[in-house]
Amino acid sequence: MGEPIYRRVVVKLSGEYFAGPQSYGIDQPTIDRVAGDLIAARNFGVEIAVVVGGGNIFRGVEVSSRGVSRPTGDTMGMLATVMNCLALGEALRRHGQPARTFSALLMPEVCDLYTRAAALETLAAGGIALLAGGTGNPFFTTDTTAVLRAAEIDAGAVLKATNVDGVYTADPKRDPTAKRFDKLTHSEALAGNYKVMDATAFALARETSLPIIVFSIAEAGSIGAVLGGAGRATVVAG
Ligand SMILES: Nc1ncnc2c1ncn2[C@@H]1O[C@H](COP(=O)(O)OP(=O)(O)O)[C@@H](O)[C@H]1O
Ligand SMILES: O=c1ccn([C@@H]2O[C@H](COP(=O)(O)OP(=O)(O)O)[C@@H](O)[C@H]2O)c(=O)[nH]1
Repeated sequence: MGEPIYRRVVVKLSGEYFAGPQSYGIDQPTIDRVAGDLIAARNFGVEIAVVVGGGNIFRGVEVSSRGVSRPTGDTMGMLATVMNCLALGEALRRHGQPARTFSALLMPEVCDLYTRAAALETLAAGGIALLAGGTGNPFFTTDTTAVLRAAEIDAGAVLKATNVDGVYTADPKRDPTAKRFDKLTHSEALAGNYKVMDATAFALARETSLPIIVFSIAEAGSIGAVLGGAGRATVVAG
């Protein structure tokens, strides 16, 4: 591999993917494999901050449909992202990679509070910064968190590592005729209402001129491949 195309990125990992072959919870072999991919990307010379979703444990909207208020359901979702980050942090350290978990919600016995300065310090020291607890506010998503944090820490791009290999004209899991984009602009992504990411995330990325690269995490080594400028992905930029 040559030079990485970005020097600092935020990787958004699908919470749902953390469940592995199960439909719920944390699958250790899956986390170990993702940790290996992140370490390879770090060793490629890229500063890595990670935002993990929580969909493998709780999604606020789903819980609220069962009678819990949306803000409480969203808080449960944010706590789920903390659990995922703790599991990923352990896996990274077990593989010899320094990593520190920061939360947007104050929980001093569990992990540090997120501040831009502390996250940047971890990156400068060669560590991977795990950004847990979403934005700390209900009604947002971890996709929006990833864009927000990327803008805050001057990252070159958001790498959305998910369970599809790019942005399609329609949900490829429902519509087998959907066509995949190699690239599109933020405005086109918003106009198309493509549900691979929420509109708030696309709008903030447009506002802050941040490229979003959407690719499948199921391919081992896909994070490094994208950082090398190769790999199957859709680039949302411009
Ligand atoms: N136009 C589209 N292009 C690609 N994926 C789409 C599209 N519309 C809906 N999806 C769905 O979006 C999902 C990825 O978004 P999301 O559920 O937020 O995943 P994550 O767990 O990575 O946050 C995919 O599983 C895919 O089926
Ligand atoms: O800033 C945030 C980020 C996340 N969440 C909650 O946390 C859940 C898990 O995040 P997300 O759905 O983005 O995870 P993923 O789809 O990546 O698994 C969401 O459903 C929300 O309920 C929230 O309330 N505010």
